[in-house]
Amino acid sequence: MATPYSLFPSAQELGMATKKEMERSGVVTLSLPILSEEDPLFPEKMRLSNVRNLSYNFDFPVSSSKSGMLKTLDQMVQTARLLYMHELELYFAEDDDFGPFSSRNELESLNSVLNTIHSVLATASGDAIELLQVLETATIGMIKSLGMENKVEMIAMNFNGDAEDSLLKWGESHGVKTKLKVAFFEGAGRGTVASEDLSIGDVALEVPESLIISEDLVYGSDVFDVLKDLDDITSETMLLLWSMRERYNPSSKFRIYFETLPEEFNTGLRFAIDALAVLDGTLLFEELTQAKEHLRQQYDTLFPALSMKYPDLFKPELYTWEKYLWACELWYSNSMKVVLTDGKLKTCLIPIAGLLNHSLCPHILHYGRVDPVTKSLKFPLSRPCEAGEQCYLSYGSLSGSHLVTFYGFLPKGDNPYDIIPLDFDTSNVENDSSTLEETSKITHMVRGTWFSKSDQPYTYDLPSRLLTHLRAVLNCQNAESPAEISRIDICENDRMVLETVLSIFSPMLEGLGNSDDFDRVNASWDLKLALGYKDLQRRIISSIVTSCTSGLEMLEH
Ligand SMILES: C[S@@+](CC[C@H](N)C(=O)[O-])C[C@H]1O[C@@H](n2cnc3c(N)ncnc32)[C@H](O)[C@@H]1O
Repeated sequence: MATPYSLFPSAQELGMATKKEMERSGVVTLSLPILSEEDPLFPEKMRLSNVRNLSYNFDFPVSSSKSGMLKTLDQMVQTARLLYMHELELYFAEDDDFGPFSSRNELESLNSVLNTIHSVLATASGDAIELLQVLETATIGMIKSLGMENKVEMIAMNFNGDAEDSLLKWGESHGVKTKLKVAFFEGAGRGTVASEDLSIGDVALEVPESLIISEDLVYGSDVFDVLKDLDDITSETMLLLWSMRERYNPSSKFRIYFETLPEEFNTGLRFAIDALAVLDGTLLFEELTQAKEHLRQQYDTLFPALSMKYPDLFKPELYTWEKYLWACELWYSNSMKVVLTDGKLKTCLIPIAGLLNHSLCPHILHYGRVDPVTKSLKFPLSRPCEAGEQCYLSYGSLSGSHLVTFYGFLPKGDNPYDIIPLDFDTSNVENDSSTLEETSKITHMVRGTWFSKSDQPYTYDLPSRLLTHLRAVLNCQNAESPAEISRIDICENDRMVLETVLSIFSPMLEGLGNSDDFDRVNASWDLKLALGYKDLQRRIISSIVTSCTSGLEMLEH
């Protein structure tokens, strides 16, 4: 699961690392770390921090009223949101929008605030304890509300979980500790539910490093002797080939794990012709065909050559294209990027953890690093999970098209990472303003305008960075300072901007056609998914077309 091991320090690390909190006479100070210049997004985050006048140290007088404390706590959360913003969130963040920006960002921010409170509480005394407890309760309350607002219920179904029970028993006999049970959910296959009420910080699952499947296993195997001499082969491809053989190895240490994997993965890489036909003209169509072609080419460079040269190691019946595709789907949909105790970030398969499903508002966000003391990978909760509730993981900040291609599903709820990239060629534009120079360096994009929260006039629910860029591109006056431009010029400039955006999205919307006339209930899984994706695209694009059209009407008047 892609979740790429986070670029940011974990909330836990952050709470500890910034333990500069002071308890002066009658005032408790909580500090968040200042923006790091190491952060690739530093310049833009710094700009926003200045525009919003954000603080990094927060004074809480012990004598202050509860509402006064909560007001300062709110300012602290606003700063934390900026610290944890991802590139996409930053692109869409408007100067007057203080958040929330996404469930992921909100969970990261609230957890970092909670950790800061906890680290001060650990050494606090007297009135400070009471104050910190008020802040703790309020922060936990905000985390709980976030979970309630974003609750995703899946329908649990009866299933024979004997194989999964054996997997759990095998895991436990090898040191796995878990507070999760396996269940089966309509449309998602297996998933995990909490076997008891779990609170923030509780570890839902702990897997010893010795059960993690990583490239280290390849280095000790006989296939490595052959593969190491091949040109241009990555450690990830070696691991893929190793896992294809291990899947059928009766004496494998991971036999139970491989036996409990699905026989088939329903990812976008397996879309049949009718599902692909539905997607014709969409970006997903391109993504799917390119990904599949790339995998086929990779397979053809390796096979049948390897099987012919080393038939005992690469048995032809185990290395068919079909089985290769299955292994690719396994690694795409089940692997996690983890830092092992050797300090290296590796793509791994993690038995039992691979049963966790994804949510836009997950319970588990941080699982990127093996604990060097316990030599185990822990999955702690960033929000509570009640007994019997499905416990979700975050696979990362992924778009619907990526999830369809490599995982075979679209998450429920509004996905803030569903964006449409825009590529403008400004090489022929006769305007050398500094604004244009700056905005040309940014990758521009749009998303559903329902995410927009800006109250400012002339924003049309479109990202202000995109508007600034297009205004500069289309600014016939070539004026550097807004004071030089008359109101009529501004309206004319905006009219051209909106018409340009419309000229991109209206044909796209027409290309998607009206709602497709299919018997959705009886459609195959891939057709249903393709239609779901197309509905989503239609919804995003029509929101942009509607915003531009109303913007043009407003300018007209
Ligand atoms: C790591 S596995 C999770 C366990 C999986 N459900 C199983 O039965 O093996 C990832 C796969 O689970 C399914 N999945 C995960 N999250 C989902 C969600 N929110 N909705 C639907 N399917 C989901 C997708 O098929 C995805 O490729």
